Amino acid sequence: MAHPGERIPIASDHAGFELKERLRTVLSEMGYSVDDIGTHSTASTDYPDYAHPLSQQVSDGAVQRGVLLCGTGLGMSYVANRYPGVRAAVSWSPEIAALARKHNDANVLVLPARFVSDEDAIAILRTWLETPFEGGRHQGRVAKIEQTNEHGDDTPGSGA
Ligand SMILES: O=C[C@H](O)[C@H](O)[C@H](O)COP(=O)(O)O
Repeated sequence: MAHPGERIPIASDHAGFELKERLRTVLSEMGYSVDDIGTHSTASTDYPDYAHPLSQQVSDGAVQRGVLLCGTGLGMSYVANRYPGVRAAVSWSPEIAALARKHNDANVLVLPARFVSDEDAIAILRTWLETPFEGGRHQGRVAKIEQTNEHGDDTPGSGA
């Protein structure tokens, strides 16, 4: 699963900034070409400003996958999962990250920076990068995520 030279965008808000800096180095050392979308300091900022551009790249197919960080991981995941084709998984352990790949084919890793140690975050990142999607029974389930509802509308609940 590791693709040396693959471009991987990474982005955080202020809460994830310091961990992002650490993971940027880890990714570079692993041979990835890291695209740092920001933020670039611990000054307070708004997570959607960073989640939107990264998620757009994954949704467009410009990149295969990306990494987001904020305090809980929740705000970043809310934004990312609004984009077609984006499956963003908040992961707080290597086991969750492995299942997010094996069962859900997660293409965005979201880290809750205020709730994981640097060492755990590195282990989570490595697991997510290196674990393949299992396919099989999970293939159809993942495909159903993007399915339209009975109203022919792709926004679940709308039109009801
Ligand atoms: O989901 C949102 C994130 O956890 C943010 O990182 C968090 O809300 C930032 O909080 P604060 O502005 O209090 O640093």
